[in-house]
Amino acid sequence: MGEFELIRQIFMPLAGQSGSAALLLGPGDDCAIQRVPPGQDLVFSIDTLVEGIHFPHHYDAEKLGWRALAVAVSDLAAMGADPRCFTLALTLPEARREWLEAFARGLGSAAGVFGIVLAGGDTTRGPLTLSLQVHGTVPAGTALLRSGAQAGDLVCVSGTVGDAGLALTYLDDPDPSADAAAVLKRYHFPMPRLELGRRLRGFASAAIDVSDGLLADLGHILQASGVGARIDGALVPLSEALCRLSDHGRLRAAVTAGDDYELAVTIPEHRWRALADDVREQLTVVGSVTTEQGLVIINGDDVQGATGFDHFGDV
Ligand SMILES: Nc1ncnc2c1ncn2[C@@H]1O[C@H](COP(=O)(O)OP(=O)(O)O)[C@@H](O)[C@H]1O
Ligand SMILES: Cc1ncc(C[n+]2csc(CCOP(=O)(O)OP(=O)(O)O)c2C)c(N)n1
Ligand SMILES: [Mg+2]
Repeated sequence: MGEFELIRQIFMPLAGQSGSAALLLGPGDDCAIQRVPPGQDLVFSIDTLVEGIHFPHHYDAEKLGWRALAVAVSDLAAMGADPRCFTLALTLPEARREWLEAFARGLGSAAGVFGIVLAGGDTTRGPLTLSLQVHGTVPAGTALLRSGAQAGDLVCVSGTVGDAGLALTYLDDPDPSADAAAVLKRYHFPMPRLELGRRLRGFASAAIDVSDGLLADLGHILQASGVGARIDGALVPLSEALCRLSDHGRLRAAVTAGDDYELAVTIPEHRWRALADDVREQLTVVGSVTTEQGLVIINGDDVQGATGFDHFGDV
C-alpha cells in the first residue's frame, strides 16, 4: 500500500466530514479549516508517543489507537474543554494493512467515544512514533488553568491513581489474575475525564491531568499558582485491585508512576459545597492549598523526596 492509498483507505473513513459542526474543511487539502463558534475559545495541545517509551515494543495496534488519542484528549479534559477535532502525525517502519486496520479501529472507537473527529495528519516512514494535536473549545474565558490555586482551596483527585503504573509489571503476563486485568485495563484504555472537566468549569480554581504522577502534576499546579499544599497520604484514592496486588511502598509507587489520566484539581471550599453531588462523588479531597510553597505530605513518610516521570530526569 502506497502512502496515498494508505491515507485514502485507512484514514479518510475516520475523517470528519467537511461541513460538520467542527470542520469547514477536513483532510485532503493543504490544511484543514476548523470552525470556532462565536463566544468560544479554541484550546489546543500536542502530545507525542514513542515506541518503547510511552508504549511497549510490539504493542497491540488497536490498543495503541485508543491509548494515543485518549492521552492526548486528556489535556482537553484538564482544561474543561469540549473536544472538536485532531490531527495525527504517524511515523511507521512499514505499512502493514492488518496493523493499520487494527490501529484505525482503536483510534476510531476512541474518537467516537470522546466526540472528536480526524481533521488531517501526516504519514511518514521511520521508527514508530505518533504525535496527536487535539483541538477543543470552551465558552470564552472559562478554561481551567494550572495557575489559579489559592491558599485554603481543597486539593482533589478524580478516580484512583497508581493502577496504570502498576500495570507495567503485568504487560507480559500471559494469564493475568482478575486484579492484574483490572489494572491492565487502566493502562490500555485510559478514559480522559472529559465530562468531569466540563462540570468543573466555574468551580475549580486550577486543574491538570495526571500523566507524570500525582506528586509531579500537583507540583505543576502549585508552581504555576505560586502556592504550596499539604496532602494526607492516607486519603490518596487507591483501587481495591492495587491494594490487593501491592503492599510495601505502594503509596510512593501510586503517586509517582504516572499514566493515570485522572484530574488533579483545586476548588475553593464554598464552591466545593455548591458542586452537584454526582460531581463531588467523582472526586476525593486529599488536602488543601497553603501559602507556604512546597508540597507537604503527612501520613506518607515513604513518599518524601519522591518525584514523577521525567523524560530527561537523569541529565
Ligand atoms: N517543545 C516545546 N515547545 C514549546 N512548549 C513546550 C514544548 N514542550 C512542552 N511545552 C509546553 O510545556 C508545558 C508542559 O508540557 P507537558 O508536561 O508535556 O504538559 P502535558 O502534561 O499537559 O502534556 C505545556 O504547556 C507545553 O505546551
Ligand atoms: C512501556 C512503558 N513504559 C513506561 C511508561 C511510563 N511512562 C512513559 S512516558 C510517561 C509520562 C507521560 O508521558 P509524557 O510524554 O510526559 O506525557 P505528557 O505529560 O506530556 O502528557 C510515563 C508515566 C509507559 N507508559 N509505557
Ligand atoms: Mg505533553
